[in-house]
Amino acid sequence: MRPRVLLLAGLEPTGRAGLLADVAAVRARGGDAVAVPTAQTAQGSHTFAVVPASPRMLAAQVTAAREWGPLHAVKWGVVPGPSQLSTARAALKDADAWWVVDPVVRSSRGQVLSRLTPRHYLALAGPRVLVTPNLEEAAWLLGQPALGTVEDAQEAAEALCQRGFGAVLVKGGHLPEGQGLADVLAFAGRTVVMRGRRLKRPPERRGTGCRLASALAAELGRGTGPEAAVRAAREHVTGYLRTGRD
Ligand SMILES: Cc1ncc(COP(=O)(O)O)c(N)n1
Repeated sequence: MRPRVLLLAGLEPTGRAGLLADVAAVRARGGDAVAVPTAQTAQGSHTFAVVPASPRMLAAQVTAAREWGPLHAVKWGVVPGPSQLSTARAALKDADAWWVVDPVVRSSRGQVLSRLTPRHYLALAGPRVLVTPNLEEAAWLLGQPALGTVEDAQEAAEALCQRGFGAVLVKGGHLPEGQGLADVLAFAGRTVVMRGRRLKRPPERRGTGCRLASALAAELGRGTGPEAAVRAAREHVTGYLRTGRD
């Protein structure tokens, strides 16, 4: 089965991150991508700009895509503000799909991409919603101080499940040296710690969070369970970090 995956994300024209990275990951996982830009961005070495998408166009693009067939999964990347969020949500009403929510409000260089607050993300919670915060985003969502250990990540993942997410993947890529590297998946009352080796990341290989969430959406859309979907998506990102290709 070829999953049809809606990608709601910011357009970054070089494809290092954002919508074009998402499309590459979904196609590499054997899915069909429906790419709807929530914002236009420019992210160079000295240049930075974000312009939110018109909510009317966003609604029309999601509605038009649904007229051609079902969506099996939706990946939420950058959503620049509350009006894009509520419009996309309304256009997805009654869609029978997993949602993968990447709560990305800043680029890895610290530039602000979104005005959404934890309250907006917590309002997206539901039994078929998998949220993929890194350690900093998990602390931000929960209103907690910084998380520094695998145990902190486990507690945060469980706490976010308590808030109504069907599954939570706390990405431990930024754990301090010495803590090793571990992602923590909590779902259905279980918590799974997935350890890994830290890979050197060439600076141009960005968008790992985008690719992880998009590969995950493709897998969930095909009917793979959360744990196997996360393992496949982690392998996808490892391959990307090693080779620079999806
Ligand atoms: C449009 C868009 N989406 C997501 C990211 C995060 O990616 P990164 O963490 O590599 O900066 C980004 N920089 N731009």
